[in-house]
Amino acid sequence: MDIAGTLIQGALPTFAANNTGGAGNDTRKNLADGIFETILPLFGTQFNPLFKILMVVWNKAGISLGFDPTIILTIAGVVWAANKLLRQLYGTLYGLTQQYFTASINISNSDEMYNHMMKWLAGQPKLVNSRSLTAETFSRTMWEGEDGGDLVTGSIGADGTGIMLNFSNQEAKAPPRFIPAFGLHGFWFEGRYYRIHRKQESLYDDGNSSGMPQFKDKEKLAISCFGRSPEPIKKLLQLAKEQYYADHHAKTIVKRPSPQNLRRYGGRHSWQQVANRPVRPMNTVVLDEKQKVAVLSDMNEYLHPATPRWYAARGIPLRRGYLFHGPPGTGKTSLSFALAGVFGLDIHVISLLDPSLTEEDLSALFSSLPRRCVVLLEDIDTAGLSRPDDSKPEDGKQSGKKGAKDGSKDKDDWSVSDLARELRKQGDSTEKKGISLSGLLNAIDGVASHEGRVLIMTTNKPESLDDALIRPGRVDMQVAFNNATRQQALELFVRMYEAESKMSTTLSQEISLSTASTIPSTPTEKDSSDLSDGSITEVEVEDLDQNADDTAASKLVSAKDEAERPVTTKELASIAFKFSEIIPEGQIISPAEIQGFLLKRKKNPRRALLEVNGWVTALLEQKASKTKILQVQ
Ligand SMILES: Nc1ncnc2c1ncn2[C@@H]1O[C@H](COP(=O)(O)OP(=O)(O)OP(=O)(O)O)[C@@H](O)[C@H]1O
Repeated sequence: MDIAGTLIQGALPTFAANNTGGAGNDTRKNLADGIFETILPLFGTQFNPLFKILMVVWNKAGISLGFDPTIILTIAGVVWAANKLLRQLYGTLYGLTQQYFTASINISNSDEMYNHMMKWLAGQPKLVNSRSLTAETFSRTMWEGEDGGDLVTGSIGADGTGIMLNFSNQEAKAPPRFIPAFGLHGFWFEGRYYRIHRKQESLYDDGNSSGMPQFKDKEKLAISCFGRSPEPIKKLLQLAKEQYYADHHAKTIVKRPSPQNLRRYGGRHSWQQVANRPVRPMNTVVLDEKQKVAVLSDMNEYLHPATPRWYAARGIPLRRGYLFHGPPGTGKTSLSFALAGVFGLDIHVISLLDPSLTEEDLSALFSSLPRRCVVLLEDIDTAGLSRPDDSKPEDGKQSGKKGAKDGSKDKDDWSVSDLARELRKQGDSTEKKGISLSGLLNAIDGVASHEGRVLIMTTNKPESLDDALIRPGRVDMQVAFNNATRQQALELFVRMYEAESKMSTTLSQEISLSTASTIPSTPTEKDSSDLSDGSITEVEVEDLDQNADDTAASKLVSAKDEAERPVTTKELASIAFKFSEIIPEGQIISPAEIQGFLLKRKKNPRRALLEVNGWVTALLEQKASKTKILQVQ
């Protein structure tokens, strides 16, 4: 008897009995009959005709094939059994390997590390070419792809005239980001095989503060590798983190309080990144040099790694506070950003005017700050003031209107909208109306407050601040900002027009009023020849007639192409000096206003000089008449 016969004999005795007749068509027929007779009773009699047809087909197939079709069945059975066995074996071996011979690290998507890893995976060609991917719309920040890169890739086009830029294409051309889909993926990296398992699970969220219990999806990433040590995975995570922050040395991360529903989770959920912008170079902030140096060295000393021990040994809380005060647009925020850039710190911005901010939130925000950071507390003078209650005027208006309209409206006449308004009013009355002074003080240096941060508070009204808020310990250094002096106007002018290659140097500071005044108003023939030594801007140079009087110079600069002719450094110094002389002494005009004026003429210093007189006159008139409408911009 053949092997198939032996195998089937055990399982189907009737069939075996019929399978003893040797080879040939009869045998195959008997065999098939045997099988069907065995399985027929298992099904109802209604299937008899069907089985009979099958039997005939089976016999015919056997005859035409020239071998017993039962062998196919037998082989299929053997393969199936072997597959089952192997799977079980594989499962057991896999389980054992996982348990004893692989190391793994899990990351939750609520952790920053998840983003680092996803960004890294999205850049891995092997994974990006995997067959199972998730595509994500990926918007770049303003600072990615600058320097005209978008013009090259074609994501920015030109309008019909070819003159104006057109951005309608930018979203269409932005490529999506591909990350591994949910499930198991494997990849080789630096000679080692890693597996990642991206999974999703639903968690029940009781909705504590929102009052809306719901299921929330959470993602997890399990990274594993062969071996008993998780060291390779740790290294991989470190690498992903380093790559994520690779360009951050040139960027300042700006964070603001997260939306209320996220803040309640506390910890790292309290803050969210809102910008990642290029570091503001310190020399772009035009301020008295002594003041700048004083703040920089004070902060540098405070941030020194040895300082915490020094403070602890003397029982002094490790906090440093700065008060930047002065009129609007004088550089308080700019200096804060520049300082954060110098020390490579993230900047956490809080506005006390944020209507969703409660005192509890403020304390929680301060206690969840990272180890070292800059906290910028804007509009500090608003602490203790109630926020405008916008429901009141509306209600007043409404009730006034209503009263006038229908006079004696009693409660029975209330419409649904009246009821909704009343409910909202009641809701509002339970809301916080502002951050009290004590709430602010408690957040800044209460027992639970964070240590190690640099706190910068800004105000336009230093006189209105409470003494308690600015006492030493809370404010350790005050920096006064003022409207622009002539020297500042000159520096702002030079910085606006100096060649980009010079930006990193302190050219604008090198040119002070004293040096500028010694520079002839226009370059001489000798000056022009000096230009070829490379110490001066690279542009083509032409002489200006140094004997020309102001009127002639005005005529000269009013000619369009002449006005757009690039300026040399010396010429720039001369124009800047003339410009600064027109800015009134007495610090009436803010640096922001000067910057605004120059920005509108940003390629044309001569035009700026030509128009500054009219602008200053109009601005002074506007300030005197306290109107907001600008006559000259
Ligand atoms: N001293 C300065 N040096 C360089 N730029 C300045 C200076 N002051 C103001 N600016 C420019 O003016 C704009 C506004 O400046 P900034 O926001 O720093 O002023 P601020 O004092 O913080 O104003 P506010 O009190 O209204 O918040 C910025 O674009 C900045 O570049």
